[in-house]
Amino acid sequence: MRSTVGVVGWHRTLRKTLHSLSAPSSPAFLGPNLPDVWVPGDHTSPPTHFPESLQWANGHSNAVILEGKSIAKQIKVKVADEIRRMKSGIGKFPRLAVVLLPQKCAESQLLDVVSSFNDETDVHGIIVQLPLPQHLDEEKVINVLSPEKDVDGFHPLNMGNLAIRGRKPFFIPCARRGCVELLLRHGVEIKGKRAVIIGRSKIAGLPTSLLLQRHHATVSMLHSYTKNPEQITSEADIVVADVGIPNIVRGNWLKKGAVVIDMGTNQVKDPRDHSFHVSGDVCFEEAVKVASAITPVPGGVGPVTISMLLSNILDSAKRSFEMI
Ligand SMILES: NC(=O)C1=CN([C@@H]2O[C@H](COP(=O)(O)OP(=O)(O)OC[C@H]3O[C@@H](n4cnc5c(N)ncnc54)[C@H](OP(=O)(O)O)[C@@H]3O)[C@@H](O)[C@H]2O)C=CC1
Ligand SMILES: Nc1nc(=O)c2c([nH]1)NC[C@@H]1CN(c3ccc(C(=O)N[C@@H](CCC(=O)O)C(=O)O)cc3)C=[N+]21
Repeated sequence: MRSTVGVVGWHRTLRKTLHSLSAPSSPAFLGPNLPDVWVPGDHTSPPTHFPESLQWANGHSNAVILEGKSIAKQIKVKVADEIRRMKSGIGKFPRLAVVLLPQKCAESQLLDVVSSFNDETDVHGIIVQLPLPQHLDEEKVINVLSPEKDVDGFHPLNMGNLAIRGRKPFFIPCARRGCVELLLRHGVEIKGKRAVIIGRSKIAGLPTSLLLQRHHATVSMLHSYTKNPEQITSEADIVVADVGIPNIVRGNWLKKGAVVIDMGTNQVKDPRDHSFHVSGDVCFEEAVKVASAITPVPGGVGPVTISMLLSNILDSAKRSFEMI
């Protein structure tokens, strides 16, 4: 069950990323996306209004495609550079523990493994692959994680500090940082904008809403009891889909010119050959005709999420080595 890098699903991408962390040098590294703790004017991830990565959709649309791969690459280059400097400066480097679980794993065994990683001083980040097998209590496992190694940002202390203005969590959930990073780097203003998040789960919609509020958006959250969701989304400047239902967000749910962030990573089976492909929560073909900017799936938030995980691990190591 103990593993530094796993081999299933998104971990395959993560593993590839971890192995590719040797890159040319670059300027200082990104800080966390929390304006309340930034020094004014010190936006370490400034909006780059027309980055090289910017692409325009073809056909009947002027929407900007908020592409994530090249942003992820830029972030990884910075992480790699910092790690190299850390290695040559103090001879140390960040270490991540990834816990993957057999279906029949006993809860006590899992809690013991997490606790032992908490105690290992040369492990700086721990992630436990979610969702857990059904017989395991997610809350218990997250509670036992050291908040200082919780690079997912799911521990209640980190989530609570994200919710409270003026406080600073040790970590912000990676996909949520990824969402904001994409917006900022593509020059999308968040402050004062009306944002609607669809989904309110504790690992997805909730932290997205908290982070967008920290960026001074006016946030509404929709969930399975929301009546007429399309009425609410059609007033939003920014729509974030965090549901887990392919194509739930249709073109007619959106205001003309809205910015659409698709956080969905749904595995969809192709009935023809039974292969799987990843699909978002947004009906891209419809939404791209209405939106001013939209993330694709794959290639949008996903890759940035992984680079944000690397950033969180690096931050944790720096804290442990008293470099920040
Ligand atoms: N990119 C990344 O790194 C990550 C991506 N994800 C993706 O985010 C998505 C959501 O995952 P997760 O939060 O774990 O899923 P959950 O099933 O835990 O939560 C789904 C949320 O969507 C809401 N919902 C369900 N049906 C509707 C509906 N018809 N209308 C409006 N809201 C609805 C639910 O409401 P209610 O609260 O009432 O039940 C709930 O809040 C998935 O696609 C997942 O793959 C998740 C984590 C990381
Ligand atoms: N403790 C824990 N933390 C997580 O952050 C976590 C987790 N468990 N369990 C699973 C979900 C899902 N998730 C993804 C991250 C990146 C991509 C990603 O990079 N996707 C690529 C596509 C990859 C493909 O094609 O399969 C993309 O969107 O371009 C996908 C999914 C993190 N999760």
